[in-house]
Amino acid sequence: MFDDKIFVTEKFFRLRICRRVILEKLIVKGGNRLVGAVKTSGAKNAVLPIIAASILGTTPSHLDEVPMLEDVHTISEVLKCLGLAVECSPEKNVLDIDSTEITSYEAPYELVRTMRASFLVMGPLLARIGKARISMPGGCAIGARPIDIHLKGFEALGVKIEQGHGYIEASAPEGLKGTSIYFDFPSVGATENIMMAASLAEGTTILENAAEEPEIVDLANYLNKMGAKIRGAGTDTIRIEGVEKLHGADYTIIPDRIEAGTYMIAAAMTGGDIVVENVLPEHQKPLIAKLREAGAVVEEDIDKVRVIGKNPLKAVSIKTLPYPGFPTDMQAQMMAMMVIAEGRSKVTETVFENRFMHVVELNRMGAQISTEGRSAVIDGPCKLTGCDVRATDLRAGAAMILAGLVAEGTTRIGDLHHIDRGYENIVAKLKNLGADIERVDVD
Ligand SMILES: CC(=O)N[C@H]1[C@@H](OP(=O)(O)OP(=O)(O)OC[C@H]2O[C@@H](n3ccc(=O)[nH]c3=O)[C@H](O)[C@@H]2O)O[C@H](CO)[C@@H](O)[C@@H]1O
Ligand SMILES: C=C(OP(=O)(O)O)C(=O)O
Repeated sequence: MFDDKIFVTEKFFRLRICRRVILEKLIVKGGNRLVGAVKTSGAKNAVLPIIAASILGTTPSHLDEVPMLEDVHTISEVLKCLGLAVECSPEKNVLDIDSTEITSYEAPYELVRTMRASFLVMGPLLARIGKARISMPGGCAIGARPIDIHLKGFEALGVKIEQGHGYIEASAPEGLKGTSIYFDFPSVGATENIMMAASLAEGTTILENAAEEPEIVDLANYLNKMGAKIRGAGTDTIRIEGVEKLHGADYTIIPDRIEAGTYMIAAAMTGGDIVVENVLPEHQKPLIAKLREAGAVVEEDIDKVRVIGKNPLKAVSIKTLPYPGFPTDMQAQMMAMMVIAEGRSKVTETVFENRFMHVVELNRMGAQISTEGRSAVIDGPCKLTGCDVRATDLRAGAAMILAGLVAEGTTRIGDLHHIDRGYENIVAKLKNLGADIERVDVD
């Protein structure tokens, strides 16, 4: 049995060393049935905006259940660049942020380019000190990912935006003024950025066609604990009454529904029996429905979910949508499952325009997937065989691990920095469930 806490600490510091980057691979030997219990970590997509929101408080914040991930390290570095003190206790999954003083308003290219969520410091900086200079986040493997919806929202609050030399300079010399904003698309990041800015704006802001993801609700709960007045988070209309000042707060991050979902799929694919602990089942509804449709048994409890895999699985089709639709962040993992299911499935990706990089890699392992535009058709069941593959993005990496767990022979997965962005302790967690998986230096 692993001592998880020690492992977390070791891994977190090892990641720092590995920034040099020694070439590492995950070596997965397929065929084991996964059985046992696994605890979900705090949600990456909740903790990142919450860390950014800490900029708004004039006194320190204390965060619990913080997953020790590359992305958490990156956003912490952004805050340090701004002059905040950030102290991390990896063995306790705790982050302490002292936002009493802010000495800079610039988020540099080196950090923003590695993680788009760095752009979430724009709203808090504008609200707290009235200006921000942030490197323009580029696209990434899954799409162009523009920030026009964020910028339109800021402009509506009275922000002046200038772009040049790869940076966005924003200022609000006369302060932020509350208003009504209708988002063209329920963008998660734009909803978060504008909600944070509007918390300290003069007057009331109403966001319509806002994103409804659980991570938005978690951010709103944190902001309210800091003294904000936000109502309606989790619906498409959010009402924010601006206040004069926010203070720091103690807060516990919600469980990561995507990490939990990945282990649920691992149970279904390996014909296993896994209890995924620290889960909010209401956040997993779209996945649970599809797992049941595929023939897996899913038992829901208050804060855990048990998944029992049945062979063979049946083909099911999915269409990704904003919450409460099927999450795009589970699409690659679901596709890996469909490869071994009986029949033809269709996956339609409506959120990102280019989120099928894993198809080529799955096909290298023996899958039969064809794509046309935003749809992929999967003909199963296919016998997967281990080979060298790449984690082309975070969830594609998770899909490779899942495929490796059921493939014949050995799968060697490269480009692990993507997986490190979003899965805390994944090797130890899978080993505890009976997987044959190792992380090795190959150079
Ligand atoms: C750190 C974090 O929480 N990341 C999540 C967040 O990303 P993120 O906040 O970037 O996702 P958005 O909801 O903003 O993006 C969804 C779609 O809207 C487009 N768009 C977005 C903003 C904008 O100004 N203009 C525009 O066109 C994007 O290119 C994309 O096609 O939500 C995504 C959708 O659930 C998830 O996949 C990501 O894991
Ligand atoms: C796409 C993702 O994250 P990000 O928005 O941080 O790239 C993800 O978590 O799958």
